[in-house]
Amino acid sequence: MGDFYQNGIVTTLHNLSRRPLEDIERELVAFSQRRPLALVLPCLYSELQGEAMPRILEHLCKVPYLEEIIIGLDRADEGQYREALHFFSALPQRHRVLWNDGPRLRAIDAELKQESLSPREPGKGRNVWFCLGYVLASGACESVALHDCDIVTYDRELLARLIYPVANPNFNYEFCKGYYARVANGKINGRVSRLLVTPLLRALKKVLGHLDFLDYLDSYRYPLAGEFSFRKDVINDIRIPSDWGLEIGVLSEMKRNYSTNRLCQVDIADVYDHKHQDLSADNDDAGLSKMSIDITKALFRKLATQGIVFNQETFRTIKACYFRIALDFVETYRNDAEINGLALDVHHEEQAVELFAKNIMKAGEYFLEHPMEAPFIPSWNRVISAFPSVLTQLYDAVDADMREYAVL
Ligand SMILES: O=C(O)[C@H](O)COP(=O)(O)O
Repeated sequence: MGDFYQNGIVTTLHNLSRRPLEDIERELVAFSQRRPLALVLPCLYSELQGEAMPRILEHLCKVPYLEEIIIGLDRADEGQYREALHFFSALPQRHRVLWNDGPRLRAIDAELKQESLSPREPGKGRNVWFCLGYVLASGACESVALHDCDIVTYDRELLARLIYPVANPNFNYEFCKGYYARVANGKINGRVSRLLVTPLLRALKKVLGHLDFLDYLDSYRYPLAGEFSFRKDVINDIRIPSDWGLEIGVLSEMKRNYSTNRLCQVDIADVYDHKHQDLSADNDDAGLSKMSIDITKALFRKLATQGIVFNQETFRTIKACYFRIALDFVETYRNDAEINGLALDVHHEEQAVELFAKNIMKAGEYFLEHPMEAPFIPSWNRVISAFPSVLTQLYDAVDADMREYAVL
């Protein structure tokens, strides 16, 4: 059991009592009468064959309070889409599988492209964006949870705790972010979160001085968690990055759109493990290397929108400051691992820090060289204003796909 410390600007909802799941679910069933609940799953076809997704499906089949499950399926051809429909047909809840690469959704995408309103890059951000559009189109639910599809330690308690803060009608939260200890198999994981995001935020505070925005981001215990929940109206007015900047982008948009007492974070799991990507130190376009560049770019861009002026010298100072702070964190985590009898490879940790330091410079250079580039996907508000029938088209296209390709 953890402590009850409130460490930052947003409320933290802890796990203080190990409340039985059945108890929470009973409440959620009652809440769902007033606020129908949905789940969004951004998913790659390849994940259906991994070890996580079959387990997730098994757990979801037992969830008694969901009105609708919306699955965004990426990188699937026709046969794979059919297979996915078959896979998800086990769900007892109403569910819809968005075939993002199928001809119908591609046609909608092409139409949006004419007005430069479609996501430019493929990726999780794009997938999530289409799913959120579907939530609006369906209009069936009031509150929505979203989680990754590579969680190998999945338990349906994670979903119950994640959605609770936006499901309970007595609470006033618009948005809730999940957090957990990413510790598994005797190891402390979460390299980008621990070794890039937190030390970089601390370095930015030192170099740029006090900024509410930085304190705000720093108060999330796991800013990169792919698990969050929100009220439906949040969707209309967010501009999210299509790349790995998605999580930081969503947090930034919440701060811009809401007062911080409408935002919270919740402890969703004692253990959490997922598919680990390679560091990919030699390839800016892969693995944690790409992730660190995308995240850092998203941070710089958001800071620029707050009036911060960057130049080469600022980036050099940020990098130097980051490097020192990150190395101190390696020591902190080594000790935390040791007292807990966990493993932590100091050499690998420092290799990651060296790569992230380089990537901070790369992200900075990229930012300076591409002043007009912003990989943010337009808000649904804007898209609807340009294409008033887009939600109906999306809704009908998904229905038509499911009818045409379902294996009956
Ligand atoms: O959250 C993170 O830091 C990244 O997703 C990397 O996680 P990992 O080190 O657990 O693979």
